[in-house]
Amino acid sequence: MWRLLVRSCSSSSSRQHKQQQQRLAAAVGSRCYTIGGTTEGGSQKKHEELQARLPPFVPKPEPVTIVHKQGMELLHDPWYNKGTAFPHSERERMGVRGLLPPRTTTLQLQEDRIMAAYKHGVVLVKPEDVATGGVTSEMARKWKVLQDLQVRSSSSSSSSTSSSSSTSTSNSNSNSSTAPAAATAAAAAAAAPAPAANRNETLFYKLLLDNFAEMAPIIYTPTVGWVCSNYHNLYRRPRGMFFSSYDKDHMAAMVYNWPQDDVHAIVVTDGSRILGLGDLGINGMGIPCGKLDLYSAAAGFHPSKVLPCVIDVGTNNAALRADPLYCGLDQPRITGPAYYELVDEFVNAVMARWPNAVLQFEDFQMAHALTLLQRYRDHHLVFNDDIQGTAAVALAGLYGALRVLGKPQEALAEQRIVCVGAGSAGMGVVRQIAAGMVKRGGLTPEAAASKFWVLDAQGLVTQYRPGLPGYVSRFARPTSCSVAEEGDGLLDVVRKVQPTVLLGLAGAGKLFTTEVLSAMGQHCERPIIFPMSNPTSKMECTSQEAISVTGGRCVFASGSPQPSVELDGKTYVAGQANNLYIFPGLALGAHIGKTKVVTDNMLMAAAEILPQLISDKDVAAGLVYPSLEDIRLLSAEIAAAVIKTAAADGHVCDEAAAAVAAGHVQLLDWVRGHMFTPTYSSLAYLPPGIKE
Ligand SMILES: NC(=O)c1ccc[n+]([C@@H]2O[C@H](COP(=O)([O-])OP(=O)(O)OC[C@H]3O[C@@H](n4cnc5c(N)ncnc54)[C@H](O)[C@@H]3O)[C@@H](O)[C@H]2O)c1
Ligand SMILES: O=C(O)C[C@H](O)C(=O)O
Ligand SMILES: [Mg+2]
Repeated sequence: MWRLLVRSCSSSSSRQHKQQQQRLAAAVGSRCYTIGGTTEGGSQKKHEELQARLPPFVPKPEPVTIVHKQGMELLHDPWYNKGTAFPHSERERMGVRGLLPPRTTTLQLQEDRIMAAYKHGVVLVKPEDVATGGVTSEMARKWKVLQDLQVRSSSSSSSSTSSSSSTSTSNSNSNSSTAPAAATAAAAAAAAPAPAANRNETLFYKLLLDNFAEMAPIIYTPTVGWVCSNYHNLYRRPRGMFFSSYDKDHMAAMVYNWPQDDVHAIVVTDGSRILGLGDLGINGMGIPCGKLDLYSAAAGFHPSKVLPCVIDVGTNNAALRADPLYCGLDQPRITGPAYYELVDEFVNAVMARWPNAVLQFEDFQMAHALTLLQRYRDHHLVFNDDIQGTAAVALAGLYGALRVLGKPQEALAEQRIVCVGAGSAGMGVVRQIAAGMVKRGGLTPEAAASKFWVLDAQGLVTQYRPGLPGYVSRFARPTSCSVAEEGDGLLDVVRKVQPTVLLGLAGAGKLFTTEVLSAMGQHCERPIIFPMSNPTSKMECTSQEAISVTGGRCVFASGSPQPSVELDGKTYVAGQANNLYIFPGLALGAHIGKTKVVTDNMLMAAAEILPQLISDKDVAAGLVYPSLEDIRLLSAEIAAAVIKTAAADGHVCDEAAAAVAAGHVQLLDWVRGHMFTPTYSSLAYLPPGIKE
């Protein structure tokens, strides 16, 4: 029941005023009371009658809690924190705008989320998760154990080691062993965040660094795909910054709600193409988080100086939007100029506050990915990992495969390459390999383009295809080509073209069928087969399928990790053709070299150095990439190669130029000197008011 109090400011008895009063009274019905003057013919008596009709005043002060903290400090106070239930006006007042997902929920919905976990176990991996992500209950359990350790740095401290002094590890799952039971136990643990005392980032990164090959699949691909699909159920506390169309015209100010003045790396997604899982909206936040965990573990970016971001422009995923636990905006995706205005505002806001940060674009759908890259790459330290990081890792993998086959890099120009997938990743890869053919194999750009057959969802792409974008048309087969025709399916193309290399970047699952693999093995003694789509369930084939169908003759690497294969008493290893090899070192080189832009030459340098780092033993075993156990060394070498190339092009700061001039060993030392190492240092207490 509400009341509208209309203050009448004159005692005019004019007809106009009377009509106005009548209209108003009719509009609000019996809830209208007139005070503050006398109505027409009004009297003290009428006023008293009116007063008598009013219910008695009951003192009922609205409860207000006085808080002496704002921003991240408030969110980390378990007593005052309301999480996503902070209404928007209060987010503004309390300095937490952008530190929470945009959709405001209620205490009841928060309770429902916890009750669902309490009763059914949200961490339990459902059969459909295994189908869509290739993630098992055991992987989810391990993810939970590591999650319990990690706390997103919100401190503005610039200390070089973690501020935590706790050495205790998570105990929530330590005695869980079998998969389903363990997942249920993990679900129960997920009902509440681990106590702060159990959180220890130094320990988290030490574990990750010491066990990188074992744990990368848990904090990154493929488990991160499952985390994104279930982000709305798993959500407990925010990590990173959330920008949305609701924040238009506020971004430049709200970046100051992030308490770290010195950010070195930002990874941003708009959630529109998360791995091969499609549009996951704000749930895509898991990807920037996973990528930045790798920035810290693999390249030594300090964990308090990295910032995961999501730009929520809505989602076209109707099921997610309808889910009451979904934390993003309930609207279809914004497109067109309004979309670019929002992303421009984001880029300007973060680059104004943190001008030295590398900005990595991740998992944007093709419709926007290339346009955004071209829009910013000459102005800021920006790269698109899916287009450029993937391109570099694919070329590196082919050079690695040539090493396995005992051939020089020049032999790249002799390959016939079929690439399935003509999106941001596929076309970036094709373009980079063609550049390698020109640089190492001495081909003209046109001759290099003639070495490729590109397929998309409509089959082989030829010049017949109307409306081809420029980045595809260069690699579309000429219409005079009689070998394979427009729209041909993969099996036909493989049979007709007899490629030596088969790349999968379609995100559409099992496209490398037994027939396709067997055709690859028939015409080619050692076919190179890279199913690069992610996560595991979207890969074009498994290691088992490729190696067994080709009788162990193929040179294999896949986007998501795959097990070794036993065949006729011999073990065949599987490499991981994933941009994780490239982006940490590339970003480190760009950041510490202060290169201002990320050039094609820098990417080529990363692609060329990686295969040189494979040990002879690993080459003999058939591996096309170096061991992930040495990831810090690999990232340092990539950073050094990137800096050297940028220096030759005149793009580095004086300090980096001096390190380059000093020689490779000194440069490597200089690079390593910038890496965070997870160790404890002595803590000193300074009482408030005492300056350092
Ligand atoms: N291994 C890595 O490092 C790495 C890096 C980036 C992307 N990827 C993976 O590559 C995949 C594609 O990513 P993207 O950014 O290029 O996506 P995208 O949406 O931009 O492009 C997908 C392309 O695949 C084509 N396609 C879809 N279904 C097909 C089918 N049945 N047959 C043939 N072509 C088909 C589409 O027409 C499109 O050209 C994803 O699974 C992603 O996870 C892997
Ligand atoms: O995230 C990955 O594992 C690689 C790549 O960026 C992808 O989008 O699949
Ligand atoms: Mg990606």
